[in-house]
Amino acid sequence: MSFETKPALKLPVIDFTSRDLKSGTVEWDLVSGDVRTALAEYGCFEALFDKVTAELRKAVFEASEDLFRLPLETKQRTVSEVKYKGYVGQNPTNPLYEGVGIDVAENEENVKAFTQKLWPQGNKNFSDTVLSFTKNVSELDFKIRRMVMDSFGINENYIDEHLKSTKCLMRMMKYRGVDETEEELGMEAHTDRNVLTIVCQNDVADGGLEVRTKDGSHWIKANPSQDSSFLVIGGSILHVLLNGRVQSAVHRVVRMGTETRYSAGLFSMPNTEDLICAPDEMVDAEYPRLFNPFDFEAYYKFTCEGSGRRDLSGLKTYCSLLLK
Ligand SMILES: O=C(O)CCC(=O)C(=O)O
Ligand SMILES: [Fe+2]
Repeated sequence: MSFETKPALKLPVIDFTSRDLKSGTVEWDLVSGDVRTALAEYGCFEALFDKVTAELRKAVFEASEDLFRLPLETKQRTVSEVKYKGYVGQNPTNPLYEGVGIDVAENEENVKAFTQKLWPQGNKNFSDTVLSFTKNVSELDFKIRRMVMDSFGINENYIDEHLKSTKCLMRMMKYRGVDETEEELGMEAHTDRNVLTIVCQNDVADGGLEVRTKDGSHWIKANPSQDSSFLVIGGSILHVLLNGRVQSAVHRVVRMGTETRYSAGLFSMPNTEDLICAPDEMVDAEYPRLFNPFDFEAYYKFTCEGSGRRDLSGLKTYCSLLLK
């Protein structure tokens, strides 16, 4: 496997810091254009966003440390049949990784119920930290999705309905360090199967998230600044909704050095029984419809079966109109 990266390549950086961007303003249109170009060219960008303060970030990584320090039997109380929810770890093919997914993390009751499974006596600090992170990052997630859809001329009512039809999965992840001086994979190359992913990582010196260029020739090291930046990654559902006009970036996590890497992210996911389908504005003679409408949970289940389906080839096999 090649680990070749080209240090000179950089992801686009878009600044959302202290900006009250309002739809219909010139500034909104400019930033929306940047979001669209970044997602079309890289399927990913770095977002500067200060609503999640340095203290909140620190609290999230401390909460992660508390969680992953719990005995394995305790963490396993949250294991779910649905792979994106609950505890995942101890996988021999992915030995450096442990993670938990908190489903519908915008909902206080859900977060409290999840917390209770780990700490039956309660852990207010943990649940408050998760809720606060989700609330703030989801503001950025909504803004980015509204911007990119708006930039393609999608009707505002459709955008409102779309935003109402999704939920937030909050994920905390831990990758242990490695002794060797060689790089190792913390998470294999994949594309995300949700709508949009927004992640941040703790301050580790070596290794981290890498994003593959559109032509597949290079890996770009995502080197987000520690205090206020997030990586925004387009998922396969956004790729489908925008009829292939934005990329779903292939990415992986590389580990080097003995430090433990923690990351935390918000994954917006469909929460609807309606079929996933690009709106009419995205389909014309130049851009014919690429995918058959499909049910999200059924697609997700399909990509979990067998191996190698976590990339866009899984999506294409599942519902491409061009292969048939
Ligand atoms: O740990 C990270 O930064 C990214 C994790 C990731 O790509 C995923 O969970 O899909
Ligand atoms: Fe991912």
